[in-house]
Amino acid sequence: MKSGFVVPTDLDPIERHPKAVGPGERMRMHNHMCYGCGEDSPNGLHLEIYAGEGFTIRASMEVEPHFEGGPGVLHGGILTTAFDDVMGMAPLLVGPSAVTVHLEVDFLRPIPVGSTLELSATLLGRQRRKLYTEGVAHIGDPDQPVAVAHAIFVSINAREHFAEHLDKSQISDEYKQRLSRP
Ligand SMILES: CCCCCCCC(=O)SCCNC(=O)CCNC(=O)[C@H](O)C(C)(C)COP(=O)(O)OP(=O)(O)OC[C@H]1O[C@@H](n2cnc3c(N)ncnc32)[C@H](O)[C@@H]1OP(=O)(O)O
Repeated sequence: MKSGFVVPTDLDPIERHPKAVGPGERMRMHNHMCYGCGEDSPNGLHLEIYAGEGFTIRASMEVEPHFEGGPGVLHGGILTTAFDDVMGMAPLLVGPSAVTVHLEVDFLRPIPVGSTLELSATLLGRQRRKLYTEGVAHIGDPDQPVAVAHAIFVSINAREHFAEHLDKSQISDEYKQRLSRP
């Protein structure tokens, strides 16, 4: 597998946050209108995302007919979106919210419509505010990945980061309340 992504060799060690979701438990939904994991997003992927052991995250996704890109196969952008969301949950195992600054995907094999895609993410370590993650997807045989992804997330202060955009949220009132709590 060829990947141009370079994971720094001097990443700082990470520790699971004492309040992080336990292994096997569903990750808390960060936004119920999120296109990736929000259960109320009208056209979203509705990913159910679970914490794994250590610094891992996992999710399954049914490859629905309307996710088609090439004939009979999953659209690459949909797969990338799924990776973004599943990998984006990994930083929550060690601390506060983080947003994607870099995401790249190696597409190894076509993913047929009708298959069940198993996605996993591992938080590799941090360097200051940057959190490095790796994602893997397979459709049955974990030893035969269909795609591999690498991403960098940067931790943010959610209140400040989203402040000027809250009015555009589909649930702006809820968010304004949530982010105004001390
Ligand atoms: C729980 C949530 C799950 C959600 C899953 C979905 C996740 C998403 O899709 S989030 C949406 C997409 N992402 C965004 O909108 C983020 C847009 N970017 C930004 O707002 C800003 O770049 C922001 C706030 C993240 C960082 O800006 P700022 O605070 O000024 O920090 P800045 O100094 O530029 O960067 C911090 C570090 O990241 C590095 N960095 C920034 N961008 C990149 C990049 N594209 N590639 C590599 N490194 C980068 C910087 O070099 C710096 O590293 P170092 O510590 O070595 O100096």
